[in-house]
Order: sequence, then C-alpha cells, then structure tokens
Amino acid sequence: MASSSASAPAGTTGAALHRPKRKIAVLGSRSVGKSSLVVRYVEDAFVDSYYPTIENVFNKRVKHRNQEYDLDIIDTAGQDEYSILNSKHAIGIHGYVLVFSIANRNSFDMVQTVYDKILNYTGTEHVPCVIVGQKCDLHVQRQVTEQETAELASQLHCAWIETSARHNINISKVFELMLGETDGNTEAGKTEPEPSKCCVM
Ligand SMILES: Nc1nc2c(ncn2[C@@H]2O[C@H](COP(=O)(O)OP(=O)(O)OP(=O)(O)O)[C@@H](O)[C@H]2O)c(=O)[nH]1
Repeated sequence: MASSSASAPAGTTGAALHRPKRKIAVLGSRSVGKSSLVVRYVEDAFVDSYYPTIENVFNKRVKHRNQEYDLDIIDTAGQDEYSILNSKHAIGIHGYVLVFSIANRNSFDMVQTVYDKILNYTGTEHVPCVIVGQKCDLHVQRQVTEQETAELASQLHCAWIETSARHNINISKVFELMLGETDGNTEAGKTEPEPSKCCVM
C-alpha cells in the first residue's frame, strides 16, 4: 500500500505539507523601527544606524498553539499620508503589523490612515491587525500613552502591544498576537483564513 506521503515532492515531509503559510505585512511611518522589529524577531540582532528600507521579505518558521507556521514577513518602506498602498502589501496578506513610535505622535496618527487605506484597497470592513507601539524604551520622549493605543485598538477591533527592538521587549509577542488575529479570521467550517484581495471599483 502506498504511504500517505508517496505523492509529496522530494524532500517534503507530510508535516511540511500541512504547515500553513501566513503572509504578514509590516506597515507604518518612516523610522518608527519596523525593520528593527523584524530583524530582532528573525535574526535576534539590533542595528543602531538608520538605513531606510525599500522592501525586504523575511521567512521564519514558528510554533503557535501546537501548530507550525511558515511566516513570510514583508518589511515595507515607511509610509506617509500621501503614499499609495503597494498592491504587494495589500493582496494575499493574512495580517498587518501596524507600527508607530511611542515617541512620535504623527506616527501614531498614521496607524489609522494606513488602516483606512488597507480597507479601501481591499474593500473589506476589517483586516486582522496588531498595533505596535515601538521604542517603548524611550520613556522620557513618550508622546502617546498606552491608554490611547488601547482605545485605537478597541476601535479597530485589533490587538496591540508596546515593544522595544533595542531591548528585545515583547518582540515575539507581536507575532503570537498576529497569529491569534489571523486564526480569529478563520470562518467557521474553513481551515484557512482568507488572505486580503483587491477590490475592483
Ligand atoms: N530607542 C530605540 N530606537 C530604535 C528602536 N527600534 C529602532 N530604533 C532606531 O530607530 C531608527 C529607525 O529604525 P528602522 O528599524 O530602520 O525604522 P523603519 O521603520 O524600518 O524605517 P523605514 O525603513 O524608513 O520605514 C534606527 O536608528 C534604529 O536604531 C527601539 O526599540 N528603541
């Protein structure tokens, strides 16, 4: 009798075949620490110098609630209110990490702007998101309170957390929350959450 993995491609185990892929886009204003967050998570490193990102995709295999996932994490160039959402960051994405710096009020305001752009682009009423208040080590320069972040998260029906890539605070929790949000997006009777699609107007 043929084994259940007989038709698997060479080098692919049954476990790998059942490992869901999740595409996560990391969005937010310039210099809020998006790359630092991702690099800390994937490579456990921190770089003090600032190199503006064009785009980078990182891969990481993680275990969440006894299930292994292959994460594709898309680190994007910083956005402002005039940026047009790139289709690569809006289509086929399972969840969004929306990053601001707790030391920069404008970057907090951008979270709502970016969220609205995603909804506009995808034509949906909700997308799975985690709002991240980065650079929480900068206590003295704080411009956004935890209370304000909690209120925004409650309005957008998403999770939130404060992190420091510099001091490695709460970094892996961001992606645990993200997987919690994408799992929450799975409709009853479906095994896979729907990634975002483009809305043709
Ligand atoms: N104090 C502090 N500084 C940080 C932290 N994370 C990043 N930085 C610094 O903030 C600057 C910008 O970090 P990046 O990770 O490049 O920011 P980005 O959001 O990817 O920037 P763009 O590519 O322009 O969108 C760098 O100088 C980092 O060293 C943090 O947790 N705490």
